[in-house]
Amino acid sequence: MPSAESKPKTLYDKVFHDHIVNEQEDGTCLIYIDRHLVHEVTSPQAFEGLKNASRTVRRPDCTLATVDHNIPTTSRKNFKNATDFIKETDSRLQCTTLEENVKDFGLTYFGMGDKRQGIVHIIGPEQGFTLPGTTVVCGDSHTSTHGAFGALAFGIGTSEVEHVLATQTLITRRSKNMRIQVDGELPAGVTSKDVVLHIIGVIGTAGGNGAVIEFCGSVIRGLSMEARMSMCNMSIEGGARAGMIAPDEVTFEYLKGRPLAPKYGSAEWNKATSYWSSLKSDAGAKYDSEVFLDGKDIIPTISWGTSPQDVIPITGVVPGPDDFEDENRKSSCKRALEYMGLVPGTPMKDVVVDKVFIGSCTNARIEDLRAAAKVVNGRKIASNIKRAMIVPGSGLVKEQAESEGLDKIFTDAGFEWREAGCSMCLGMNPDILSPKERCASTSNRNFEGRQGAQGRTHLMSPAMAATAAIVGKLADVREHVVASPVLGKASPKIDVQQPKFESPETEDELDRRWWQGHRSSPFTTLKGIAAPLDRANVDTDAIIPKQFLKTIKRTGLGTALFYELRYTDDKENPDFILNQGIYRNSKILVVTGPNFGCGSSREHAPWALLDFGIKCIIAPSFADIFFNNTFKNGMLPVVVSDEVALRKITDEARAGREVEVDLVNQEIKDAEGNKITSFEVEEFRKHCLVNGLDDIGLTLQMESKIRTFESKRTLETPWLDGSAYLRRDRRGATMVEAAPVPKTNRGDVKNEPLEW
Ligand SMILES: CC(C)[C@H](C(=O)O)[C@@H](O)C(=O)O
Ligand code: SF4
Repeated sequence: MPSAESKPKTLYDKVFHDHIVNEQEDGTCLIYIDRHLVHEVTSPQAFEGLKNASRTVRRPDCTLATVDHNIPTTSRKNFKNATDFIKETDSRLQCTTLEENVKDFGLTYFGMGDKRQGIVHIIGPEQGFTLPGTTVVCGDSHTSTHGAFGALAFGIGTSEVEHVLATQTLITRRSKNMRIQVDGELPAGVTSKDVVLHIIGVIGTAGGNGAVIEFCGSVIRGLSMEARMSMCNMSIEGGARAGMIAPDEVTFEYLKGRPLAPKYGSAEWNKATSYWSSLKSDAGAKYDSEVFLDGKDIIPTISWGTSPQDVIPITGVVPGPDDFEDENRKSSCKRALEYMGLVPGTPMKDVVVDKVFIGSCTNARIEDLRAAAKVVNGRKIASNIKRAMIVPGSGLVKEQAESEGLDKIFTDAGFEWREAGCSMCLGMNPDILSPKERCASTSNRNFEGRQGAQGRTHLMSPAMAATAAIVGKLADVREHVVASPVLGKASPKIDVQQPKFESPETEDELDRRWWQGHRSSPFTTLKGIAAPLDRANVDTDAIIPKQFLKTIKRTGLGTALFYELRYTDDKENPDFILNQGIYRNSKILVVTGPNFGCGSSREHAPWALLDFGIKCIIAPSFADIFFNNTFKNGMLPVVVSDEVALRKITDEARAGREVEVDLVNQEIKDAEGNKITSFEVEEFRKHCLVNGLDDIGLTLQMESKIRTFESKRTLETPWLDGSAYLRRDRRGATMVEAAPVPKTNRGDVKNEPLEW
């Protein structure tokens, strides 16, 4: 579908343009979604919403589901079903709820008995489900991974998951274009993970806010698809909506023979590759911002702090607050050093490690395992390493690695060889760090508590993590030194309880009413106590930690809001603002630092705020997915970037006086009704909030436009209608028939678990 307009376009402009179903005057667009990946954490409330409204899934043939976050990574030799296998009650419930939903809605599902099961962002590309020029979404922030194919791929919240399931479209707006060009060549020992960590260090975690990053330049062209995926994966850590790389021969080569890609050599393949080849930014295309880097300046890079922007070359020393000019960065550095147990000036290579985790959607592909095995081969992990885990990204990666003998290299060295899943990347399953344990990790986030309450994460490449395992300290892969430092001590694990209701019926009903109440109650003006929060880059792991994501409901999360900040040893921390007097009843949160809500797409973050009683957040800037998610819950995020105005509002909040947010007139006022400042809000979003409108209902009124788009799509890109095991019978515009998935399971046909 080459674009018709003549103005030079970026890759992003082209893919976005080719998916517009409808565009409103204020720039709000309804775009068609080609590929929807679904996992157990962010989908239960979405399916429940469909059921409550008697809606179906519009395109089961474009939807692929798996379990990844909650599942144990222990051996599945005796696996029969999820119910018996998953010991933790709430994790089990989330997985079995997904299994019921895929059956009820006729979706293709890779369960734990299927070797194609794995982390969503690993299996999509592996199966050829992810294709160039497509729009790809998932209720997961690292959906940006799929942009490596020249797809427009981004994370969405649970309300948007429901919207896509019901309509196969999303309401969105155009993002800005950002170009990051890395030219030259990478020195030996430097990988795409080092490149992306370096980039985030340069642009910061808010650097890409509001933008889609296009990675280009000779270094990028020279990367394999897997290495490109690691980079796009982490574009969300740079605050971007998505990351993209123009498809080329490397892309086509990767796609040849994938089960869901057009058949190699067929007329469809030729048509597809000719369209895909057109997906490059035109000469003269305009970018809103550009960053140019030289590959030769990048050396193996690791994180030292609690944000992915806290990075340093392995040859460096732990920085101190004086190394930063910005006040926000000075204070977050102080806090990060304390949390990480690090002293400024310490050489990074002197930092002793307790655990090593090689896995996650950033780095658990076959090339990652090969790179780690190359370092480990013939060696033993250092005696101070309490645990070193290799968690392949999918059953197929695991199988491939075993066929190459990599598992043996790892186990001989003392590593654990696990089954596929997210594992210790965020520790929703039993794989977690104990408090104060330090981990060399190939994952993507080092937020406080990310891998376990009070756990300390250092992000790095697989080769660097493998080197750390051998050396027992953070180490430079280029040196390969073997040493054996002393053993550390583990601290106790913190157990957290989910709120419980008396009976499931009451729970369902309360949850439904709570949700409907918020989603449909009009937001016109809100007056109340505003709590001041002096922080920058507040991530959604801090707003609501992972242990609370296991609920299949929306209610009851208020008590867990800002859990790590609000409680110490399970007791209220009197220093935290929401534990103090009138602020316990805050309706508004005033954040003084930028980039509120960065990181994960978990809609649990706005649900927790809402359940606490906070309906409006005022901040200098927001991370994109969080910003979107608030609107879907009848909440209002207000951007106040003017420092003077923000200070005035914060002063009112600190004085304990009420603040009024008047959405109708777009003004913030003090308790007496005097205007402090005005603010911007997109017309369509305001309209929906003020009238308490449900997006899905509105989109369904566009049925004929969606059908027209689908007919055009079938004509121009026929390979996007479910192919191979995703093929469905078509009845009108709604694809309803579920086709059984051909069995490629673990061999024992009789005992194979049923996949749909
Ligand atoms: C659980 C999910 C919502 C979350 C995400 O959006 O990224 C998770 O994958 C993460 O990495 O924090
Ligand atoms: S970032 Fe971690 S938790 Fe999130 S999808 Fe990737 S592997 Fe899973």
